[in-house]
Parts: sequence; structure tokens; C-alpha cells
Amino acid sequence: MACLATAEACDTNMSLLGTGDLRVLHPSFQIYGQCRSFSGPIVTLKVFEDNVFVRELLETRGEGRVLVIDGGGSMRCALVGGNLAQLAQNMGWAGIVLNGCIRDVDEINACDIGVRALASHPQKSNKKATGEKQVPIYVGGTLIHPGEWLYADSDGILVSRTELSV
Ligand SMILES: O=C([O-])CC(=O)C(=O)O
Repeated sequence: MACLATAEACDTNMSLLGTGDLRVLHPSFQIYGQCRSFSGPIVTLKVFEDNVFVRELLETRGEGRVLVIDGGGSMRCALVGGNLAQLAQNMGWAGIVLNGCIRDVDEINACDIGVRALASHPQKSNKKATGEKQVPIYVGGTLIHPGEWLYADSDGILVSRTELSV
């Protein structure tokens, strides 16, 4: 699949940026994983310092979708590590965008998926199975709904109400 360049997508979709049908996430994410450019329909998850539901979702078939996790921006533990990134790759997820921290950076960077997160943190999260799947989340300064489309590359991250044509 041809990858859509986010800068070009912004230039050619000014009207969508104006209406909010296309939004640019705040540039506060670090780039990890082998895929610097990825896109797909969004699955959302809202959790706080607990990654049981992250694993539950990544154990299901990704089918080219992107898991966007609102981790509340916590800087106190990691929600995704090398095992979960490998699982995401094996299950066919296009990528993970995380408003929170990862760990096992070298392992994640070896995985054939795209990952965006705020930072790395060596400590694991709680395992209490709390959180909400497929709810609207507020990440990177924008409200994101399940089923919207995400486009990420070296320049940034876009969320679109509908699929964009390349
Ligand atoms: O299991 C966890 O809490 C996260 C982790 O370290 C991994 O995915 O390897």
C-alpha cells in the first residue's frame, strides 16, 4: 500500500483541517519501531497505569488497524514493552500510538510496526484490568473516536474522520 505523506495530506486537505474533519496531533510523540510511516483505522483504549486491556486488544487480530491508547500521559510506568510490540506485529496491527510510556526500546525498535509514545520508562504497569475499550479519547490535543483513520510518518500524526485518498 502506498503510504500517505502527512505534510502533503495537510497541504491538499486544508478545508478538512478547517472543519476539524482532519486534525494534527500535538508534536509531542517519540518515534519507535521499524515502520516510520503507518496508517489505519483506529481502535481506542483508555487506561491509567494498567496494561491488561492493552494485551487483551493486541491478542486480537489487528487487520492493519492502529491502537491509540490514552494512558493519561503517565510518566510513572510503561504500558507497552517488547513482548506486547512483538504481539502487535504478529497479530497484524499497523501500529500503536500511546499517550504514555513504553519500555524495552531496543526490542520495540526491532519490531516491524510503528510505535509513537511520549517517552520510555523502565517500570512495568499495574495488572488490575481497569480501563475502557473503544471509547472517545483525548490524545495529542484532539478528541479521537474509534473507527477514525490515523496517518503517521516522520513529520507527524494526523487523525481523519474518514479515509484519505493518497
Ligand atoms: O508486559 C508488560 O507489562 C509490558 C512489557 O514489559 C512487555 O510488553 O514486554
